[in-house]
Amino acid sequence: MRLTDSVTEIKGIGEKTAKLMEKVNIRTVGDLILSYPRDYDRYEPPADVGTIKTPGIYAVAAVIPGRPEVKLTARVKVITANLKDDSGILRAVWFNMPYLANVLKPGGRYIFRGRVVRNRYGLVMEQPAVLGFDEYDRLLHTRQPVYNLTAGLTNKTMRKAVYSALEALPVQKDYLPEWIRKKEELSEYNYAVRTIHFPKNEEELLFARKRLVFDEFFLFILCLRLLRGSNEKKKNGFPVKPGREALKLQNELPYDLTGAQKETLQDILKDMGSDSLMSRLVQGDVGSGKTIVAVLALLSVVESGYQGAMMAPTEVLARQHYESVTKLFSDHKIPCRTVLLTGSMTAKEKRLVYEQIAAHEADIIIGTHALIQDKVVYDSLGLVITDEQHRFGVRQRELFSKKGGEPHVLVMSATPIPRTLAIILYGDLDISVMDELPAKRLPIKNCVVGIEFRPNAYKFIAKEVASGRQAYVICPMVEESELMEGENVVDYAKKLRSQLPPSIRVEYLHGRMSAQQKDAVMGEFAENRIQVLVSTTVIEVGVDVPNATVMMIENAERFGLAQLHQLRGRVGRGGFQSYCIFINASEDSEKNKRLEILNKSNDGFYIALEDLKLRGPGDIFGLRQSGLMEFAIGDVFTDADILKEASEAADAVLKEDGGLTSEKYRVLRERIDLELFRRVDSALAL
Ligand SMILES: Nc1ncnc2c1ncn2[C@@H]1O[C@H](COP(=O)(O)OP(=O)(O)OP(=O)(O)O)[C@@H](O)[C@H]1O
Repeated sequence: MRLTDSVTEIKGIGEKTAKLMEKVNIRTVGDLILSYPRDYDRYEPPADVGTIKTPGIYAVAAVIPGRPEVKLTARVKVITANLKDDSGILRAVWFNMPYLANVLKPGGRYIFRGRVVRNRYGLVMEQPAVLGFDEYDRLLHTRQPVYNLTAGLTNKTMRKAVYSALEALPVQKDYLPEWIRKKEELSEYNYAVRTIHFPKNEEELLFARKRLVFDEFFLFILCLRLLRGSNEKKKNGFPVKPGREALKLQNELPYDLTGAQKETLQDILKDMGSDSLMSRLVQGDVGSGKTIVAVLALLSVVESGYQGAMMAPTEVLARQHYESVTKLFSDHKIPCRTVLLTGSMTAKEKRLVYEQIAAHEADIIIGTHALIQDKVVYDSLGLVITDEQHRFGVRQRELFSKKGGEPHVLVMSATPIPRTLAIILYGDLDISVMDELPAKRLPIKNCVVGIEFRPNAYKFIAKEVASGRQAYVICPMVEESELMEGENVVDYAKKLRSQLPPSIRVEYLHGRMSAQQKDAVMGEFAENRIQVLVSTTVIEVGVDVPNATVMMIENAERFGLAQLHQLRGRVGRGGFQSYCIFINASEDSEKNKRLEILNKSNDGFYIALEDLKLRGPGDIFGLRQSGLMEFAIGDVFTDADILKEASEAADAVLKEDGGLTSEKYRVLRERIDLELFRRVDSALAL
């Protein structure tokens, strides 16, 4: 078996399972092996039902007294049953597992193991695994991997598949130079991969993990340095002068740019006017006003006779940018032709835009990844603005070069990370930091409360809406089932409608809606035709509706602090006093402590540092900082030390052999090429 083989080569994996795996981005045996567990389950002896008083993961040995109840809702099949032992009864619920109705025999005794949550029925065990007594005995006290799943793909299937694949794969050559392994005290590669999936104990797990985290950072940094090498001193084919219209617009804005905005704009214009191409990162906290800086830069590019493109991570954002930019230009009578290009547009609409772009009848092109598809041919693209998730835009520049010349690249990031780490992670870019919020902003008022506060929160939302404002309510995605994500938000919106005055329009937004549906809802919310928006975290990045003043986050304890900070950043963007209500549904005081950090501060850099202190390097499976660079296993915050070591090691290797061309580094070079291919490929696949 080879890493590049399809997963169907693995014993027991058929087409159907392969399709499901594809949904979690697993196509080859290599993908599967590199899908590290996101957590580990420890199997404890079953608890007495009567002793379960708080949410958490439990196993119980219980009887099903009667026939399980099967209910069909519009989208899911729900099975409920009572789990009974001598000490009490616990309700269990399964979604979309119809065959269980036949497995669970009335009067049968099993072990049920799963997450107990508190909902409107009280404590309920959700989606428990049903196990035989012998089976459970074998698992007792072991650590079992928990994988990322999708509806229909069970953890058991994943575990078995990984196990079979590891058995069948030949030993791989370790690409990490021996001296680095010795110096950093890292384990051997094959051992590390096997152990990360099936650790015997905590100590082994940590040892294996360190090696894999190191690898991930080391390879990433080497890629960056090698790219940087090829980007350096590239001749500027698009010299840009500060534009008159751009200056006029800046002067006519209803506000003054902050000092940080001005400095950043100067950095950008200086770069684009210099002899070499720009590769710059703008790092600015939520709401620091990155968009207007981007627009002013684009305008100068257009005035110098070129085109500019702005690539947003989602369709909703692309449309939002497009609408605000066109409005801005028409309000200020700026003759700049702006077009929108997204994947969900019809073929006919797209074709028209392609023609406009090719004929240079479009000056600024705003869109999603559709902007770099083969069919798009630019006349003279001078600047590409992209966000940090697509930072390999620097690499994608090469794709543009085939289309008529390499553009300047500006990467926008709202992730606050300490400068020392930024220099390592963004080593291929020059950095401008926007660490200043517009002056007239009122700081957001925060509170962390329990679920009993909900009625008050709803009253508060009603009051704010009565005075003309709007609100967001965020529900977390429900793990393990994509289907339920929508369901949850839909149910919540229904419930909220019944609790708020009928004059308030409540709508919802979730990831499974089509781009058109999402756009329609966002558009109506932006125009205040919807007052309360119930949403999953699809709303997280960049949405800008300054009239919204309340952000209420349900199950705030389930989110990472950086993500909560981003969510909170959706309010407090206009001149009105804004509020953020964090609902903590857990009874865990540690979680309260984390949320208190947000309660105390609105400063992203401070929050990131405090979060790091509180979690400490031991807390490896804590909540990950979402959206940050998408490392599979490493966490740039908690693994900051490993990151620094990896950076030093990468420097040392490159000092010895700048192009990694010697025989000694052949295996490493092959691995790097694969990595470069993978990253660019996945950035393009979005
Ligand atoms: N100097 C300024 N003074 C007052 N308001 C400003 C200033 N600069 C930008 N704004 C306004 O602040 C709001 C937030 O700006 P913007 O959307 O650019 O934030 P951002 O930095 O992109 O944040 P996020 O990362 O959260 O999307 C916008 O409504 C914008 O019009």
